[in-house]
Amino acid sequence: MTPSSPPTCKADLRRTMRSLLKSASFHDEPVAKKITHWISDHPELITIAMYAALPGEIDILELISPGKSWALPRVEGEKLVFHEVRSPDTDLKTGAFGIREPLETLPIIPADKIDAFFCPGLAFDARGGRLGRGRGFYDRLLENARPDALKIGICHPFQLVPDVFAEAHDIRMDGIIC
Ligand SMILES: Nc1nc2c(c(=O)[nH]1)N(C=O)[C@@H](CNc1ccc(C(=O)N[C@@H](CCC(=O)O)C(=O)O)cc1)CN2
Ligand SMILES: Nc1ncnc2c1ncn2[C@@H]1O[C@H](COP(=O)(O)OP(=O)(O)OP(=O)(O)O)[C@@H](O)[C@H]1O
Repeated sequence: MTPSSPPTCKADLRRTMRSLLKSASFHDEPVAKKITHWISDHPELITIAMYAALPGEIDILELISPGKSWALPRVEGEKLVFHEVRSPDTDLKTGAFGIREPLETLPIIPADKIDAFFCPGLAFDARGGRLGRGRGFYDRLLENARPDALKIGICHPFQLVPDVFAEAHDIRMDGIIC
């Protein structure tokens, strides 16, 4: 395959997106603003799962503010465990994969208490397909989400691609904000 031909499988697309994300700097503000509006349009959502951005991902921690319950994941073996975070500056420390994670002592929020999940990803498609980093953490997590919980992919516009080659085990997003 030449570097310019379109990706034909998950592994190709992961490679392409990883190198695109490394090659440039991007502006998070436009997407962060859209998320803020989305949150105010959904006052019924009280408990919201966030993530602490890896390089290239949209940084959404600044959206944490009083009035909602904000859940952040900690990698525990093959699973993600969510804890309540009020103040990212004091409640997080660098953990697995160099990602900032909540302190273990913070209250645990069970997955079925979460009303909406903001999901990071390398790429998404218009059918709600999500390409993650290939460890299956979010698929295993979202299997245990409440059926009515909203799953929202967060990405830069260029990460919305025609096809992420979703497989049967891949849990689809209900929406994508980019
Ligand atoms: N911000 C954020 N938090 C997240 C995820 C994520 O994608 N983004 N995850 C989503 O599941 C989980 C962590 N999964 C990850 C899986 C692989 C790598 C990673 O750095 N992989 C290397 C490859 C080498 C390796 O496997 O260690 C790489 O990408 O270069 C990082 C996170 C939980 N928290
Ligand atoms: N629900 C599940 N239960 C057990 N294993 C799973 C499940 N979902 C995915 N896996 C396994 O995890 C591995 C990675 O899956 P996949 O490529 O879909 O990950 P991903 O969604 O890109 O990663 P991540 O969620 O960590 O960002 C695959 O080997 C897959 O078989």
